[in-house]
Amino acid sequence: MNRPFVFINSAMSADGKISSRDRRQIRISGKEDLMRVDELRAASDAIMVGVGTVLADDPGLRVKSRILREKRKDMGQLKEPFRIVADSNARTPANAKILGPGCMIAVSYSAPEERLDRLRSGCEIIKCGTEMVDLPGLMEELYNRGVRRLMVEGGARLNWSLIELGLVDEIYIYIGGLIIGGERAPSLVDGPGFRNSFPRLSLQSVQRLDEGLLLQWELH
Ligand SMILES: NC(=O)c1ccc[n+]([C@@H]2O[C@H](COP(=O)([O-])OP(=O)(O)OC[C@H]3O[C@@H](n4cnc5c(N)ncnc54)[C@H](O)[C@@H]3O)[C@@H](O)[C@H]2O)c1
Ligand SMILES: Nc1nc(=O)c(N)c(NC[C@H](O)[C@H](O)[C@H](O)COP(=O)(O)O)[nH]1
Repeated sequence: MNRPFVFINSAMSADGKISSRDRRQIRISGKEDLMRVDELRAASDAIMVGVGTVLADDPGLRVKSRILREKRKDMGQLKEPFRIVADSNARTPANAKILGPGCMIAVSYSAPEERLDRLRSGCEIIKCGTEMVDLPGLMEELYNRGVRRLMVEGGARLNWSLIELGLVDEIYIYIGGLIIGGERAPSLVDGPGFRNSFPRLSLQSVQRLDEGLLLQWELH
């Protein structure tokens, strides 16, 4: 199967949480880390999140720095990275910031048509999977549309599915100097969890950034 190179970028607290017990977005990254995230976006063909992240954070997912946008153009990439939501039941709100030219919402065939109609003017709809988005199928579709480097910005359940399916090549984890706590607060990877065999990572780099640490891991 052809698929893009896939990497996850996430910020977590010192205790491994990516947001609070009520799924509220917490500023974990400092300025330097946010600039690094913008650089990773600018170097990607597409950026993907799960709909849980859209509902909790309403991210825009655009390249923020004008200099980076211009650098992309100089390198022949005329468009900004695609913005993609994995959204099995089409729950993305019609006023979500992610919508607009370059946005694709991946839904399953069971997504209600009336919800799709509300979204159609703001994005392209890709249907794959019966109940949930078929992620391997989506990867192939994105590859066919020219996506070679896909950045995933969470959340916890999408990270789980992609890792469980063996679709992730690299993970950047920024560990910030705070503790969030809470059994129910999302962690870097949620879902049911692995039982017997656990994906192994090899450490590629370690860097001190702001008041925290950036780790770059490769998956085997
Ligand atoms: N700190 C960070 O770097 C960071 C980054 C992103 C999100 N977050 C936080 O993560 C939380 C959201 O995470 P989450 O786990 O609730 O939602 P999520 O963003 O992982 O989205 C999950 C949803 O994606 C959809 N989906 C479609 N196909 C899927 C598939 N095959 N497998 C899994 N999901 C699929 C489903 O509708 C599912 O409900 C929010 O609280 C947000 O603030 C933090
Ligand atoms: N890198 C990072 N550091 C954080 O401290 C934090 N809370 C997030 N959270 C990820 C989340 O989904 C954000 O909402 C999008 O990164 C916002 O994207 P925009 O700025 O709207 O483009 N991400």
